[in-house]
Amino acid sequence: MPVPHPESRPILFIAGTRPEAVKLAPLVLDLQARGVATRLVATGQHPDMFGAALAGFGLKADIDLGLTAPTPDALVGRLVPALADVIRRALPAWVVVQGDTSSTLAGALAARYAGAALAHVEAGLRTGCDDPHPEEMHRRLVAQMATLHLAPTAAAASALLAEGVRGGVHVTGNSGIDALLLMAARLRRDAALADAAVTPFGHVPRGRPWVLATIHRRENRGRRLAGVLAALAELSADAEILIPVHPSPAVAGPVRAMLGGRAHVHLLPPLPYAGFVALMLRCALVLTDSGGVQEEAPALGLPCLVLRDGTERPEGLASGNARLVGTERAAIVAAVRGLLGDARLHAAMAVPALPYGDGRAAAAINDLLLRPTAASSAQRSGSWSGSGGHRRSARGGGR
Ligand SMILES: CC(=O)N[C@@H]1[C@@H](OP(=O)(O)OP(=O)(O)OC[C@H]2O[C@@H](n3ccc(=O)[nH]c3=O)[C@H](O)[C@@H]2O)O[C@H](CO)[C@@H](O)[C@@H]1O
Repeated sequence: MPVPHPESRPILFIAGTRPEAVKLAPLVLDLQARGVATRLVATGQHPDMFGAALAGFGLKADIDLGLTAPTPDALVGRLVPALADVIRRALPAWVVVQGDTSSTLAGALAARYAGAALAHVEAGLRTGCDDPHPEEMHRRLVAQMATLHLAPTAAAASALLAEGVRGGVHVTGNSGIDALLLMAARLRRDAALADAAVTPFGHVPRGRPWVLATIHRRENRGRRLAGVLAALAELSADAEILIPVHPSPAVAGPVRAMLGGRAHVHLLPPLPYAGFVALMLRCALVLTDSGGVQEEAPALGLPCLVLRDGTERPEGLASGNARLVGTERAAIVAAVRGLLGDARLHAAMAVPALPYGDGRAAAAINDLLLRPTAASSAQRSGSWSGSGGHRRSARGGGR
């Protein structure tokens, strides 16, 4: 069978978790609006949350491998041959992976084994240490395999250049901000969607401030999770605490055991993306170990206290929207009380800013994917894209 011309081949996306769905949806929508063929392959890693996040954008996977496994190594081992088979049949112009999950690593390995050109969205995030594990390892490995590196910020691009990666490195902004702005606009103009979005927390009283908390990172399990939960229990004296509980048993078990049934603590199911955005818009601050929430909060002017000792997202710290508070009970309680009790401090952290992108990352990334013969030339190029790849936001996004 003759091999189709590169420009008539589909762009194939591989993803498996909720944040990958959120951050890749804007790319798929933009390509579809341009009439470009896309294939979206779901690995099965987060079966329910992935589909729900995609559905929030009116999207559905074209192929669902439905593969799950109890550990990242087992999942990667199962996914690589299955994904390589899909890629060999689809003959895509590009395989696109996002971020740092097991699905990301497996997709990258499969693309390279199948001989396909590989693009990495949200490339170059680094803590410089082993944590978070396995994410830091995943993203470093993917950087060695990709030939098109879509860095959300200048710092991420610098990290890639310092590692001597092959191919083009481009600063595009983070497509998660595109998703957030798309959803915030939909909530403003679609009253039925906005009403449905708030249903899961419609019962929470409005008299006291609302504090949102999300926690799921592997390295925060055990003793560290217990510190966070003890802080949230104490803070229920000051605020309504809203927690969309991550379904992982290592998280949901301790959360329910320590906080279930406590007055002023509201344990919610994982929210559809529209609901989560609507909730962020109503809260006084967020406590989180999520990467995506660290990016979204500054754009919404939501003060963000990061439940980690370090972060691969220093831009939100520099813009004054986020602070690292770790996972010790006393430090978290002091930080939240300090913010809730000091209107000037709160206002300073609540100035909306766009350090992670201005909502035009998907278009910038797709322009790069669709450059004539980009897939083949990217294999040979070793250059920094310079200003051609830069996007800047009104408040310094993309830098
Ligand atoms: C080490 C690290 O930081 N790795 C990250 C990790 O992702 P994460 O930490 O951001 O993951 P989560 O917190 O699960 O998802 C967040 C998204 O989910 C939305 N949300 C949340 C609660 C809810 O009830 N309903 C929702 O809709 C929320 O608004 C946001 O958009 O892997 C990604 C993929 O590779 C990487 O990009 C990313 O670096």
